[in-house]
Formats: sequence, C-alpha cells, structure tokens
Amino acid sequence: MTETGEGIAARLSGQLGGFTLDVAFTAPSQGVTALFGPSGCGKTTILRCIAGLQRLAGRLTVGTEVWQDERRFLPAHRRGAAYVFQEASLFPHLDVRGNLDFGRRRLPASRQPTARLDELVVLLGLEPLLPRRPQALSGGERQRVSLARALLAEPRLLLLDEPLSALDQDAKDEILSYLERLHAQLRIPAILVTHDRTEVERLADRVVVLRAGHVVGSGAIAEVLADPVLPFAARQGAASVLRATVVGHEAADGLAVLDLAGHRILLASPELPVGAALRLRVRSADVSLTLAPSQDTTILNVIPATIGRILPAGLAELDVALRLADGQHLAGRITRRSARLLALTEGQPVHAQMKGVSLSGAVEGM
Ligand SMILES: Nc1ncnc2c1ncn2[C@@H]1O[C@H](COP(=O)(O)OP(=O)(O)OP(=O)(O)O)[C@@H](O)[C@H]1O
Repeated sequence: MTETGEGIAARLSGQLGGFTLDVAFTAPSQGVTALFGPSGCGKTTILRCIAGLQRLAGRLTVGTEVWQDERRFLPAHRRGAAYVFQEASLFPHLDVRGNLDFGRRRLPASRQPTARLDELVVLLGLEPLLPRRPQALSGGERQRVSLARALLAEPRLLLLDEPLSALDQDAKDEILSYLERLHAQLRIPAILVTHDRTEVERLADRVVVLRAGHVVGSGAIAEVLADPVLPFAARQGAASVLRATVVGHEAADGLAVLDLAGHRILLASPELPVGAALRLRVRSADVSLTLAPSQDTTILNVIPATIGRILPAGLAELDVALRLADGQHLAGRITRRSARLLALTEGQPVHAQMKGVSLSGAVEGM
C-alpha cells in the first residue's frame, strides 16, 4: 500500500439550510482519524467535502496536493479517495471475486496496485466468499468486501462513513476485529465518521470531536479519551488506550510480559512475539488506586502514576486522570469515599492497579 507524504489539513465553512458548519482540523498521513459526534453535527458533510462530492468554502490539502482552495476544486474522480458507506454498494450481478476485480480494473495502467488482492483476502477473511454473489452475503461480509474493493483501487485516502452502523452487534464485533487487523497494515490515512465511542476506542489514532458544526476538541486517542472536558472519560464503560511493547513471556502461566511506561505488566495472551508494539484497552472501572503497591492482591498489574485531575462522576464516584512515567494517560473511576479515606489530591504519586487489560487496535511487528 502506498505511503503519502504529509497528512491532511482541512478548513471548511458554510451554511446548509439553517445549519452552520465551521471546522478546521488535521489528520496524520497514516492511521485512523475519527470524526466523532452526535447525529446532525456535520460529520457526513465534512466527509463528502473531502471526497469532492460536496463543496463548501475552505481549503483542503492532502500530502503535498491541494484538493481545494480559493481558486481550485479538484473533482472527486481525481482525488483518489475511496469511500465506504454505511450500506455496501456492491454490484449484484458479479460475485465477490468479480467485485474485487472491478476495483482493480479502475486503476490506470501506470499504477499497479500495491495493496495486493491475496493480502487483503487473508486480512479480511474473504477466501470463502469469493465465489458468492453479494445477495448471499451477510451485512458484515458485504462491508468486508467493500473495504477490500476500496483498498484495491489504491486510494490516497480512505473515507469510512459509519461503516458499521447498519450491522447488528455480532457483525459489528466481527468486523471490528478485522478492521483492527487491517489498521496495522494500512499505510494511508483513513477518516472514520462515527458516533460510536467503542469504535473510536478500538480503531482511532486521532479523534476530532464535533458538536453542532464545530470542533470542540481534537488530539491523539489517548489524550482525547482521558480529557475530562470531552464526552469520553465521564461515560459509563469509559476506557483508556495505552501503548506497550512485548518484552518476554511467562509461558508456564500463559502470559506475555509487556513494557508499559518502563514498567513490567502481564497480559494473558501468550502468542505475542517479542518486540510487537501493542495497543491496550483498560476500562476506567478496572483501575483502582493504592498509595503503596500491595503484595496481597490478585491484581497482576500495578504501575506507578501521578494524579492529574479529579472530577465528579455522579453522586458517589470520581474520575481520576492519571499520568504514567512516560506521559501516557490512564483514567480511573473510584468512589468518593476511597478518595477521602486515602486523601487523594491532584499531583500526588500513587500506584494504579489494573484489574483488566485487553489487547485492542493496532498491533505492529507481528
Ligand atoms: N443540503 C442540505 N440542506 C439543508 N441542510 C442540510 C443539508 N445537508 C445537511 N444538512 C443539515 O446539516 C446538518 C449536518 O448533517 P450531516 O449529515 O453532515 O450530519 P452527521 O453528523 O453526519 O449526522 P448523522 O450521524 O445523522 O449522519 C444536519 O442538521 C442536516 O440536516
């Protein structure tokens, strides 16, 4: 798959009926940037403007190319952006193999696809589907084929407009794990429109949070999830995303040994190769605090941290934003009572006990 130079910079503004859109954001040249916000906040409009399907005033650059400015408006077919919609739009008269070939045939002869068909077939689990017609596929299977077809056209940019929203929960979970695998292989930027926090937690590297046509926050996934002002940290089921590296194994116990912020933690996932960079997900409710690391605990993973902000989370609980030694963010949900008993204050060094740590998102070096 190709690698672009720099990232994407977008500034768009305009009036759609009674709705005002006025946004500016950037996205890196690799990885998934989520446009997150409630229904009607302008996500699809932004995506359509990036694809060149709609025109508002502004400026849009992708790598070194200017796709739109005061004078220019590059037409959609010259932008090289692949668009995957909520509902897969496959050709009903072609089987899956035919649909995938169609994606490839649209390439000019000078540009041979580097996103190899066989690679995508494996990554997205398409082998058994190749002889089938779209009518004989489930919604999730159709979306996997759509993704492969989009990538075979060797786009400069992948635009995903709520690709999971038409699927039931089981199909969502299934395709999320495929997307997580794909994520690590993707060498182009992807912009994911979603209003689903779990999708953001599992797939995004950066998040642009939108409300009523405006950007209310943006940044790297870990920062956005931990930011108490944004709509992630405070919700029930909130989670943090951390990066760690596999440094060894404790095979007898079926555990991988990871380095997280200079400390050793353990993950119940013995197959991981040493050196692999992992994305971990830790639910806030699974993080508790202790002033000194306890020996008498069933919790395997205890890591030093500093308390950042402490904010109310309902009547009985508090959200605690923690910083690890390397600057990574970890959020914990504790009771007001515990905070009072331990006299927790902002700036205080503590130990964070992580009851559950799960593997999530991009996995590199595997
Ligand atoms: N052509 C149009 N004329 C008038 N209003 C429009 C037009 N297109 C979009 N809008 C309005 O602009 C706002 C943003 O729409 P948009 O589809 O971008 O939101 P969204 O965040 O993608 O929502 P959803 O998640 O429901 O798809 C909405 O209030 C919509 O009604």
